[in-house]
Amino acid sequence: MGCFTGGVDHKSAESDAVSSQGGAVHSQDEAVRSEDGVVSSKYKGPLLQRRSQVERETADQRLLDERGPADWVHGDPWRVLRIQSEFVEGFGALAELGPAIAVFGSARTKVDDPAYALGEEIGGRLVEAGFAVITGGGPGAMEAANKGACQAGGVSVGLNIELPFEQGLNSWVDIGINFRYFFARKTMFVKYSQGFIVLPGGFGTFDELFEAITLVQTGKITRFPIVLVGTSYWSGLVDWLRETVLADGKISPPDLDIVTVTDDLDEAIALMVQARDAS
Ligand SMILES: C/C(=C\CNc1ncnc2c1ncn2[C@@H]1O[C@H](COP(=O)(O)O)[C@@H](O)[C@H]1O)CO
Repeated sequence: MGCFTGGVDHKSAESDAVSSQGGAVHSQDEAVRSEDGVVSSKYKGPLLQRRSQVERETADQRLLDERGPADWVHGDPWRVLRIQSEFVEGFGALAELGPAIAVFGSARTKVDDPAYALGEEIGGRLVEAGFAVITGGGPGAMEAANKGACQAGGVSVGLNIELPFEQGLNSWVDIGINFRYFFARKTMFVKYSQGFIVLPGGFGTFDELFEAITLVQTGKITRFPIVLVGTSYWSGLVDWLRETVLADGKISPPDLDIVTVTDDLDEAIALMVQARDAS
């Protein structure tokens, strides 16, 4: 005992196992025990361990007994697994959703804001047209669209994002997923909706809007209507896109057609239905 005689040599290791057990041949990964039950020799795949080199601990013991430093949970390799799990959870929860439209808009829209009533109506009408409704699951315009969808008896989805301040899924969400990572969440919006309806909003709404516009412009998504509801709110942005961005050659004339600006909910819903029926 105590000396290192192990090595990676199946043949000699096997013959050793035979001699130490009175002629019995042991397959790989099999341990040789002495009469008092002590493992004196063990194969781990191609590796032979003998005497003091035999690992006595099992993988389960290591897993359950480990009390080492925990800083590795904040490292990128571990993060990759968490990111992966967000995609797995998202795909798993939404794969069988059916046709759906995402509704975006300000988290700050108050219940007495006309945009809130508009959000509720849009949620309800999308359900009547056969769509599930997906929102960011938060307050304001998101809550309004979820409420409209839920009250119309449809499927009301909320893809929430972890934020530095406490907030949860609004109570009108029937299928809710909490994401840590914006990019995983954004993939779900685009992958599981056939179009976007965008109510007045701030930076978060712009982010979602311009991501979708870019995906259509670059051909990453096709037959994907994007409707901005609220002409008085959005016309300044559209004018700037035309008069400054287009005029300066930073976009092409057809790029302006990627979005439709309207106050007419019939038109907004009809564009979503057309896109679904064409696909
Ligand atoms: C500001 C407050 C809560 C924020 N909570 C949010 N929950 C879920 N999703 C959110 C939240 N804030 C932004 N989003 C996403 O961006 C869009 C709205 O952003 P905006 O800047 O308010 O326009 C929205 O569509 C969400 O997907 C407390 O009131």
